[in-house]
Amino acid sequence: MYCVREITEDLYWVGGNDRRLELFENIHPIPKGVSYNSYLLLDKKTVLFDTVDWSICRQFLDNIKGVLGDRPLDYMVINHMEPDHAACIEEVILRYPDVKIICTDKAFMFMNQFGFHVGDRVIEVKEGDTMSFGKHEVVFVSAPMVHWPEVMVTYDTTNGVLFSADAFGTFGALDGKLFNDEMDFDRDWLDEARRYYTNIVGKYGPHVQSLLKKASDLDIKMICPLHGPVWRTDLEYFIDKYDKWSRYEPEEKGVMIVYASMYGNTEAASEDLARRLVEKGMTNVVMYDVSNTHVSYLISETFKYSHIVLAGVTYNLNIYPPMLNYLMDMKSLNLQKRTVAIIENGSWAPQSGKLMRELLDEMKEMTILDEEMSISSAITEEDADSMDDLADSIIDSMK
Ligand SMILES: Cc1cc2nc3c(=O)[nH]c(=O)nc-3n(C[C@H](O)[C@H](O)[C@H](O)COP(=O)(O)O)c2cc1C
Repeated sequence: MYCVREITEDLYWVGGNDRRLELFENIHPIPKGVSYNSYLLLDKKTVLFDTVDWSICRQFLDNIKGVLGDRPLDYMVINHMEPDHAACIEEVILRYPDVKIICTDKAFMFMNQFGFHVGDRVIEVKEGDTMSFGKHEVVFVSAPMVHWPEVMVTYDTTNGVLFSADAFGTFGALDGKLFNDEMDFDRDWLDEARRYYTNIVGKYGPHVQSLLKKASDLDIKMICPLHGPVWRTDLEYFIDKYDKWSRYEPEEKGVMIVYASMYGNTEAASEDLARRLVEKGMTNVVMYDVSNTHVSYLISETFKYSHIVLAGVTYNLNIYPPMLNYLMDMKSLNLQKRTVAIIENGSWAPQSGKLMRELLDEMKEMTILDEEMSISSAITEEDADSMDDLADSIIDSMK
């Protein structure tokens, strides 16, 4: 049984949802599932835009058949070769052996590397190439490293639809709703969209910026990404989020406190700081225990807030391992432009403050506040002034 949605005249969503997968890329938890989007255009020629993950291949093939009926499939545009989108290429070829594949030279190279047997049906395209399918004419726009190097996006000049590959994607299954105006995106989807962007594409901010620049020359009326909702209203809202995230600009003035604590003393110090911040008027404070929050959530929140407090114990003369993992992830995702305050803890040779500072120094445009707390095992009444000074210096740095 097929299950599709009509997007606009001649264009259908033929993707599907996976609510069984626990870890996206075998790393990131996806408690709300994920959608794999594929689109089918019925013009004089029939054109499929990308395929889907292997897990939903059967539904996908039913969907294609349901929309095509007895028509052949003439073209398959492969914007992105990552297996969660490209896995079903060979299955499509098996059913529609005359199909031609349109993709970049690098995508073709990846097809060979992944062992796909695509024969001589590939038409290589590059930046600015166009192709007409009848009524619809498309232009191909390269988008290298908007996740992978082979990526392109395809813009339909006839109806203003942008097939944006992983750009503008989000985690989350679609629950029957496909369009952004069928849901409360800000309430129900934004956090997962941010978590998707920051963890999956976050490292490549400059590349996203260059795609946004190219996109600003196009009259985009609809965005069809490979995951999550299709955008047909309020496009500026989401483009603005992407612009902020890819420039590493925080979305909100606020303080995110991330603490690493075994016995609760560093946690107590963090609670004390949070209380002082709120009492001094900074109420936009969130706290996370680094040991029980998956790092993908920490990264997402770090992209959101302007100020970060790292409060961590010393562990075998090093940074506590989950805190180290978070900091390494932050660094590898190219996070920058944040103000950071440090609280260290140790019972005999506290080191975590110095080591966290060294790691932060390796990141770009990070402001580390001079005011730093060093706790010997637990805070006492004597630490009240220092804690207050730390809260003051965080608030001062927000002005
Ligand atoms: C395995 C282990 C290794 C530790 N290594 C150090 C260390 O190298 N230097 C130090 O000063 N304290 C070290 N500590 C002590 C803790 O950092 C210290 O007791 C801290 O106050 C605990 O804070 P918490 O109550 O927030 O867990 C270690 C503790 C454990 C369990």
